[in-house]
Amino acid sequence: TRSTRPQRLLKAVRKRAKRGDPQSVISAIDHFCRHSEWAMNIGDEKGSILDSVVSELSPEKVLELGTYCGYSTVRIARLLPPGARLITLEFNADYAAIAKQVIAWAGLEDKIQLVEGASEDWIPHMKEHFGIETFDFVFLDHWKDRYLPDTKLMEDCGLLRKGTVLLADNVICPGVPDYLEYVRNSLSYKSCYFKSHLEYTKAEDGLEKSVFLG
Ligand SMILES: Oc1cc(-c2ccc(F)cc2)cc2nccnc12
Ligand SMILES: [Mg+2]
Repeated sequence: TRSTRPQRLLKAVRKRAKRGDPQSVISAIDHFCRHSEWAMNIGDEKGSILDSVVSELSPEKVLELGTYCGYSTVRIARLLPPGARLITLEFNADYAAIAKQVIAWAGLEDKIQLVEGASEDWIPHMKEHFGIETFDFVFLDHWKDRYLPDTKLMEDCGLLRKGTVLLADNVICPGVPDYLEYVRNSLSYKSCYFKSHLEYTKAEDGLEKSVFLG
């Protein structure tokens, strides 16, 4: 039977990237998405903004909502200080299976815990299952109708602390109007918008960075 796009993306990683070299994995996926098939990775343009936010923060505890094929997982993990940990949640089992192999090819499995399941089912159990008190950095890149409820759930579960940074992908395309309205008007957040483009296209998209004020 016909392969899936994530399977073809993984094949391109194995063909073009060097094992243990995260940058070559990132470049191989960007090459695949520009020259073979578009895929919903954050991409190189928005990815550079993600890199600068992560590098400036040097977070110890990171949560990623929405793994897909692991592109942003690798982008973030390659910049983390030794001992830092990234937990990434993926609802789709097929995506999770590919992401696991992409992460392994990059040699970053020691920094990353890939968890399969629904974000709303796992967020209330972060403390007991992973020994996490609070997160330093959260990257939201899953289904757009989950951004706001999951953010409120993280607040209610005490997973955010004064200074925790939330970075949200796709705030223009496909768009998350309810989430934007919330973080931009809530007294509990200081929010700013990084204008960019939808991965591998000329369409407008951007990232919203929101600092939790406690
Ligand atoms: O970065 C993204 C882009 C898109 C997407 C799909 C189709 C379009 F036409 C435009 C944009 C969907 C996404 N879903 C989840 C996480 N990230 C996504
Ligand atoms: Mg996205």
